[in-house]
Amino acid sequence: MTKLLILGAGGHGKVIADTAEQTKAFDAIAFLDDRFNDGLNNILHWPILGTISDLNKISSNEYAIAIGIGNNSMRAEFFELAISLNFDIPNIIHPTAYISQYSTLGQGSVFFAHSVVNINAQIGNACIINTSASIDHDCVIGDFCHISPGVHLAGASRVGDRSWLGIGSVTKQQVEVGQDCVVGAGAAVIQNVYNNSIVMGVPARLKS
Ligand SMILES: CC(=O)SCCNC(=O)CCNC(=O)[C@H](O)C(C)(C)COP(=O)(O)OP(=O)(O)OC[C@H]1O[C@@H](n2cnc3c(N)ncnc32)[C@H](O)[C@@H]1OP(=O)(O)O
Repeated sequence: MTKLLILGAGGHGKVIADTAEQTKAFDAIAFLDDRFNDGLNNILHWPILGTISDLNKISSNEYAIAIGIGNNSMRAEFFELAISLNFDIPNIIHPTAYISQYSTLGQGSVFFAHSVVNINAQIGNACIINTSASIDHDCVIGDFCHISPGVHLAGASRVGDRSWLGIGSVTKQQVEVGQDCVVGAGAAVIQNVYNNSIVMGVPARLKS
């Protein structure tokens, strides 16, 4: 057993803490958050030990790291920083999530309550697979993606690095969403989406 230190105590960080506690895999859970300088010392019973810039004072022998930051590019930066400081960044999987033993996971991703990853799916590093999202067979999700609550990806869909699929959006099978894309809440993606695009609506179209 080890301790878990979560970078960021906002909404996403709090869900990570709750999820990590449910796994019973950690002796203790704590945060770093910049509001420490404003006198914020705890969230519920979890202490805030310092600001995020205090990470280099923390021992990688004592703590594993989770990146509690929803913004995909910022999460990528902190992931690389934590790797460079030799921290372990485990996947954190809620006990109600179903992760096929025939799927492939990177490191540092979180899988919240009732999420599903089916056979032969691949999930990259530091992804958020949010509440009740489903990633079906043969999907490929890049690094630093956010698959929001209630998203459903049909079989063999692909999502590029740092893309954000908004709450309740869906993809048709074999569709590819490129890198650095945003798919709006409730969208139905039925054809490929180029890199750096924002799409929304049913069917999903480029935001003008
Ligand atoms: C646990 C959690 O909370 S995870 C977080 C979950 N949150 C989400 O999934 C949010 C996803 N984000 C969205 O859907 C956003 O609305 C975006 C990214 C698609 C667009 O955001 P913005 O660029 O700020 O667009 P803005 O709000 O200015 O709206 C622009 C136009 O698009 C429309 N629009 C915005 N979002 C959508 C959407 N999801 N579907 C259809 N139309 C939309 C607006 O009605 C507006 O139309 P108008 O010009 O005719 O008035």
